[in-house]
Amino acid sequence: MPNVLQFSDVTVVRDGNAILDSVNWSVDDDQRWVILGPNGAGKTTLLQIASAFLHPTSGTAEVLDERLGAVDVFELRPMIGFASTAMARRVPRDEKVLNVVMTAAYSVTGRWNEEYEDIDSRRAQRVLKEWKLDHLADRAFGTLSDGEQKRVQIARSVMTDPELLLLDEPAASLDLGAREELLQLLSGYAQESASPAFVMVTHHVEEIPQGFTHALLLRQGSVVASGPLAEALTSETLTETFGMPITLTESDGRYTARAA
Ligand SMILES: Nc1ncnc2c1ncn2[C@@H]1O[C@H](COP(=O)(O)OP(=O)(O)OP(=O)(O)O)[C@@H](O)[C@H]1O
Repeated sequence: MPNVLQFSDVTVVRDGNAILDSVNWSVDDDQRWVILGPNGAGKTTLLQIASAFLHPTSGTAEVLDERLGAVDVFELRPMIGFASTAMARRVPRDEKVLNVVMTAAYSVTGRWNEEYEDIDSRRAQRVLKEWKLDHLADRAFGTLSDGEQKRVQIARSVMTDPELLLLDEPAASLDLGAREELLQLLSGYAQESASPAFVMVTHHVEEIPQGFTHALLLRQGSVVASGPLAEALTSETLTETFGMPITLTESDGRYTARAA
């Protein structure tokens, strides 16, 4: 299977501290990864490198077969879908939902004077339908509920048909119903063979969609466990990652965790 991410001894140093410390990680195009770890473990920093927005201080990071530092990142970034709360904050509150999705074609967050073609509009409408947002196409982004906004962010991230999809805490702050609705959509998407490689950061094992295949657990910038879910995500690895005794249970591809 083609490789989409290859990190070798990736280290990021800030203020004299290694916030990522010799991370080795490889993602193939048919894999769906969840990244877990305590606050400050380095999860977002890892996604920033995977999205070609940050270069390692040392080590090498290859993204879609291109080595960061030796590639024009402006050519690379349109091939990467990225959804995060930070990105959503840049979307103008009064922008129409259809435009929030369509402007991904130009990697901008508000519609200005770009020339869009019919094919862009049709694709945005199709993506909105896939993520059950077609009835909201004409609404202002700022008037949507948190759950609807999260789905718009994901719809926007898949608009350009990316080869790598990165989601930073897509279910954060959602109520139970909205979370389950989103997980069903993510799970369906994760299990489609045509979907791109998928990496999702979350704080909660309950938010891992069915169909995910791999996990990376980080603690203080270092990898605690990495590999297929059954091996990398266990009570033992969570206990080591969070520094407290944790019991993990799994049922039908969904997980729950609690203090032991
Ligand atoms: N530019 C920076 N300068 C100094 N420290 C930084 C910088 N960026 C990140 N850090 C620190 O690096 C560490 C890792 O940050 P990062 O945001 O990657 O963690 P995270 O695992 O995503 O955390 P959270 O779960 O709280 O979102 C944190 O301690 C953070 O304060």
